[in-house]
Amino acid sequence: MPSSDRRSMRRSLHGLRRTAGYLKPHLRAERTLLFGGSAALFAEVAMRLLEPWPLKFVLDGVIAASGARIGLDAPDNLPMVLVLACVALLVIVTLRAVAAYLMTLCFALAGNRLLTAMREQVYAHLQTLSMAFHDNARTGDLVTRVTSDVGRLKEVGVTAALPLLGNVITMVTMLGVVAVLDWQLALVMLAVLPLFVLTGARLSRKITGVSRTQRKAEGALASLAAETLAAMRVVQSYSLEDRMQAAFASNNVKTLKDGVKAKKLSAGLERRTDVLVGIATAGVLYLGATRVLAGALTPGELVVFLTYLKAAFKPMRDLAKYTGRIAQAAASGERLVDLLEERPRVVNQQWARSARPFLGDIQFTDVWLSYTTGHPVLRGLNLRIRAGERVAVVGPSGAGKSSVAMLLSRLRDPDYGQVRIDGHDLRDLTMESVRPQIAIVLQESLLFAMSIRENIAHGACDVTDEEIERAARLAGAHEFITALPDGYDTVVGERGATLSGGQRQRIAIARAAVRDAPIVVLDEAMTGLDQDTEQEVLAAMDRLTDGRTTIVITHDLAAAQNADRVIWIDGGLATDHGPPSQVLSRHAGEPGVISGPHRRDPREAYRAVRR
Ligand SMILES: Nc1ncnc2c1ncn2[C@@H]1O[C@H](COP(=O)(O)OP(=O)(O)OP(=O)(O)O)[C@@H](O)[C@H]1O
Repeated sequence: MPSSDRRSMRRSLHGLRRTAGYLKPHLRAERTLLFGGSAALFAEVAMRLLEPWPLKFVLDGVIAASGARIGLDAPDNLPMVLVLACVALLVIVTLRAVAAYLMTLCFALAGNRLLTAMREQVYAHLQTLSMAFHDNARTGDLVTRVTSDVGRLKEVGVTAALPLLGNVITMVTMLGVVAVLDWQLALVMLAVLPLFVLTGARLSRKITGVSRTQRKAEGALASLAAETLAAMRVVQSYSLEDRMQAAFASNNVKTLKDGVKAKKLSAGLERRTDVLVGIATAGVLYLGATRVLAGALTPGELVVFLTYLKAAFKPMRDLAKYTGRIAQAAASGERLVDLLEERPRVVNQQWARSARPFLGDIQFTDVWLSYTTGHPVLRGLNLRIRAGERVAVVGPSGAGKSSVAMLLSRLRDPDYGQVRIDGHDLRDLTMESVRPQIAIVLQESLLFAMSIRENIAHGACDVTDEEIERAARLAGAHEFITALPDGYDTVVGERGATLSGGQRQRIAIARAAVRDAPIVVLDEAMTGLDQDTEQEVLAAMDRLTDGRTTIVITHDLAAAQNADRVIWIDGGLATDHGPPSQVLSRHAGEPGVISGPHRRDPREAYRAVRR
């Protein structure tokens, strides 16, 4: 047995155990349904046990009895036994059907509710994870985990694990009944069991290995598809279709190959099981028939045994069918648990308290930050921005300007040093009380595929229609919004794709405006706009930031010149600050500022980006 198969099996079992640990609290919540389902399961097993017995009574009490009296009148009570046996069979079959129906219903309902709760838990957890996690995660992969991994767990739980459990209980009870009636026949049945276990275990491990690989490949395939679809504009404009298609096809073929391999293995296991069941049946038939002839057993009892034999070994056959699916579920469960065990890096400290409304005095003291261990991006940054001040943060690309905004919203915590607002270290305040007091407009303003009204309303809690309109007017967006066929109810494309860059930006400004936050951060919010739009957006931003502490992160001289002060950041340090004209003239010609006519020259803009 290759050790990789064994490892796969062990990992699957371990994965199922870890998943079960997370499911436990949800299982407790569904205990009524699970209890009902289990009761129905036992009732169904009991009916399965009873099912062959009417046949036995007919064989022994009617057919055998009448056969012994060929040519004679049948005794009067024979039809009565026959009628009773038929009625009993009908009752048993009906009860079994009802029990099976209730069992499926209870387990399916519990399974659905359980995994819906788990899906919510995973999604909620994803939202608590810090940017440190999300920056390195693949969106497609995360989506696959929340949707199809949870779905698979649910499907397999309801359609494979529970029936398998029912079948195992049936097998044990049937073997018990057979042992009570005739221990020699029970021994024959048991004799083939080790053979089942040996072949079953070996092939199950192989199937587990292949199924895990298949699940992984499916995850990678979904990630690739999600990434390509999200970046369709880049794919088409750079003619990357063929390359993407080739990458997709190679992953797709891999999942196909693994799928076929898993199917082959489980079909092989099923057929081997059939042969073993055949051997056991022949053995029981031979020994049973000799015992019937010897008068130790009735023909009816032999029929009961043979029926049991078939039913008792069903779990073995099902094991082949379900092994692959259970292994995939284990892999899915592991992927979910891995996610749930991911701890957010930025958390509310135990002592954190709710922040009062900020005045907006910002201070960074000896702040160090690294995204990769050993490579600090901010190296002891010190800066002070007074309440109500408008500061432009300028400097070369990669100097750490956006990292300042990241720290201010507590999307990350510094490795060392303090970030204070109004004298309070942000780590002493709860995130929920800090973040609503900071409004951010980014260069790439992402909108959600919802109505414009909802997109603006996302800026704050409980926003009225009047406030939305006021914010849109402030952002200079009201006119174009009302000119749209559905006005504020116009649903925008994913990421706001159906709007122009300037329109998206003005909605983002409106979103920031409804927040009515004392601190506003504009991170390259003007980049990529044409001159006319830029003037409008610039005016909107002036209105947005009026009277608030404002940090304008920019390469743009025009935006920097409007500031009260410019802070020059280079190599993770604030190396210069002062009035815009002085600072900008000291750094004229250095990378980091795109000024005057050059700003409109695409080659210069390109060079600035390259720098
Ligand atoms: N999520 C991340 N993971 C790893 N490195 C990162 C991450 N975000 C930023 N960096 C690195 O940190 C450095 C500073 O990035 P930051 O975005 O703060 O610079 P910036 O001054 O705003 O640059 P630009 O002007 O080009 O926007 C860069 O070298 C960047 O590569």
